[in-house]
Amino acid sequence: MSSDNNKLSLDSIRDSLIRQEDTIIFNLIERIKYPLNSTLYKQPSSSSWNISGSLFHCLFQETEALQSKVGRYLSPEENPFFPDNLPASIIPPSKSTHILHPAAESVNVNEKILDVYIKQLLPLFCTEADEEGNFATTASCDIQLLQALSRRIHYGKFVAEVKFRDCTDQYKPLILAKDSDALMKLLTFEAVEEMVKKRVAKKAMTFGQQVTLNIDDSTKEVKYKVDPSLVSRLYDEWIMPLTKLVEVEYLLRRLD
Ligand SMILES: O=C(O)C(=O)C[C@]1(C(=O)O)C=C[C@@H](O)C=C1
Repeated sequence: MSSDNNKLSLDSIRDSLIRQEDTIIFNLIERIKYPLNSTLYKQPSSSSWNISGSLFHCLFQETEALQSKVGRYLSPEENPFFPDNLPASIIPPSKSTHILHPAAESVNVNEKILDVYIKQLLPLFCTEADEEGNFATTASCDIQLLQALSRRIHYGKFVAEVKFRDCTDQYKPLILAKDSDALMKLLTFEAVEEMVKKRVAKKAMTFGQQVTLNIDDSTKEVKYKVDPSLVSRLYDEWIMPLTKLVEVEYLLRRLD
């Protein structure tokens, strides 16, 4: 994100959302190389694992703590999943100008993202099995994917800021009236959403192809690494609705 406020436009923000689709789809392909590995996300039954929550929870929290020390959460684009007791950054904050309203910091839907991810998305995309030898690798794929999803969804704050600046007269009365439904309607562009769904399915086909040097490839049935229709559904049912939720939550605080 450019720190130059003058360059902020809906087109430039949408360009960033388009680029982030690549990251999400590649990370998804990486994660689903492994089976569900559901043991990772459960409270350990064996007391020989000296941890309080699930193995995944423990690894994710430790990763965030380490990343916080090197300044990850100084960026307005990054939102922690475990914000309580995060260690301070050893790197001072940069002097870049602030694009978002200060209330942006209080908008964080990561708890919802994590819940949906573990309960709905993983079972939808992964085969049901446990591969104990791959628990740590699986968890690091999860963390990469969750952080990419979170960044994309919380980008809704920037989208909302631009929309507010472009159409302040339309947004202001709805914010003052705390009318979430009307805000949701005003910020929704159905034609854009349709394009997003089609584009991500096409990207899933392109990025998820088996690339070989065989000349007779064209006669073979194409098998994708991730089902393109599921990627489209991921955007339709989870990513875009959560982005819009962030937009509404941000706008409701925009005049505080
Ligand atoms: O592009 C926008 O205007 C957005 O608000 C982003 C987004 C999305 O999540 O992709 C969300 C809501 C709109 O209906 C269209 C697209």
